[in-house]
Amino acid sequence: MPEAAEMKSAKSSREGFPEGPSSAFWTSVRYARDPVGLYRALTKYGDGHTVTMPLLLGPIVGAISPQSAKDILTADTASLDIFGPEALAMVFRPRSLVMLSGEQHARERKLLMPAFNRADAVRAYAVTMQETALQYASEIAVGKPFVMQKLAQRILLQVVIRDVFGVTEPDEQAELKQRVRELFEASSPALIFFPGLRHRFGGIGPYANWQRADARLTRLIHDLIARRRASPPGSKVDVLSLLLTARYEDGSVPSDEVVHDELMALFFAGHAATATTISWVFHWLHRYPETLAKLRAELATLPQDVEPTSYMKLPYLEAVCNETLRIYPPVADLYRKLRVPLRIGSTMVPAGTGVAVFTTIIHAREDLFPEPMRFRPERFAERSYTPFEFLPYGVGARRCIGAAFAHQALKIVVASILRRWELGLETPDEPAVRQGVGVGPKHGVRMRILRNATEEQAPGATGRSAALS
Ligand code: HEM
Repeated sequence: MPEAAEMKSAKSSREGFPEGPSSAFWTSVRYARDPVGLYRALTKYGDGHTVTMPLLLGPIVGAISPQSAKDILTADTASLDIFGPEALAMVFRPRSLVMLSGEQHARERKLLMPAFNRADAVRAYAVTMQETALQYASEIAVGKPFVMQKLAQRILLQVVIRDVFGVTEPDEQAELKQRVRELFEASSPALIFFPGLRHRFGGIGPYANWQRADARLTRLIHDLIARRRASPPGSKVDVLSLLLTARYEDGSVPSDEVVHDELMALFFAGHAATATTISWVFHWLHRYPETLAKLRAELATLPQDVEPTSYMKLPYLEAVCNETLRIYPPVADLYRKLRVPLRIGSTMVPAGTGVAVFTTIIHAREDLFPEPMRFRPERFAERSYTPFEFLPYGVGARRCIGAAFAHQALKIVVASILRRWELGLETPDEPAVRQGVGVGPKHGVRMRILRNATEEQAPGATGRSAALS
């Protein structure tokens, strides 16, 4: 195996790197347009540990086996940097844990963790999730087509505004949603992936628009933080309130800037991935009626007025959510940059190289998941998987901090809707396509409510499905 220095000089020619497609240009185009097709193509390079994905940014050595995933995800955190900070900077702020590494990153995680683990907080979040799912789904007229992904996005946005920001007053919620929407609309993929385009052009270009939207949302969040700090500490359990009372290990208090940056990270890291997964769950369940029937039978074992946290204990619901996260993990791959050389599988990868864990490829390995494109939740009952074989939320120091929150939302939203309504699928074929930085269903999963399964009209069934179509 060549020494690190030799490998470094070979970097641009890819000499010494594992096999992979030859054209950086076409691989980059395919990555942007058809990531799932690209992952399938990469699998042909081997039953080995790693494969090289040539990109315009330089080659990425990617893990396609659980062992190499382990090599990357359990490497000393001091040896790994975040990948592509210039691109991430459009979405995540500099003091948020997403942008930090090493000691600083660990310090921020410790500060945030209790807001997701406290039992009273978890129960409060569960109630919001159920109430919001039922309220928003009941606004859809029976018989009218709607897009499940849009419904799930509305539900998750409201859940995050209540559970993460702790905003309960409707006017304030509406303003926050408006500001967030403006920022989303101003964040074009071109600006994210090509930092060179970020010019103000006298205040009229897309970047200037983005800066204005960003400044408006930042002001609103700082205002929220100031008012929350000024109000007496009460019994409120939401991520912001818990963060304001949290302390670092040395007893110091997180600044307003840190709180702002963390809130933005939690907001942008999570709700789209969760909403996408919910829409896939509905797609798969309605493609495979026997799976749906089995899940309905399991849900029927619980009384109608059950506490929403009870859904967390249902094994088939757990298997359905896991199988959904397996086939198209919404965070399709995980990236790092090496500060020092690292052995990944049988490859010694030099410092400065980008490395990746291709979750989608690992989740489609025949040896782990026979007939990988078949939706079969039963596989999770038949055997157990190590954290490096099934890793939709990542593993190790950077594992998704919102994983429990997201998994709870998946189960509660799916179970609450299924117990109240019977639905039908409008578009049986739903190719997985690039959506932002993740992968999602091309048509957003078009469905129709067939009837109210409890036979009583849900409150406020007024037919506002146009907003979701
Ligand atoms: C189904 C839904 C979700 C999936 C599949 C998912 C997946 C992931 C994955 C794979 C990572 C690890 C990234 C890496 O190793 O580079 C991650 C990180 C993260 N996720 Fe999630 N996520 C979901 C929902 C959420 C939610 C709801 C939140 C917040 C409320 C959230 C907040 C975060 C944050 C802040 C990080 C960065 C952690 C760090 O760098 O230490 N995620 N997520």
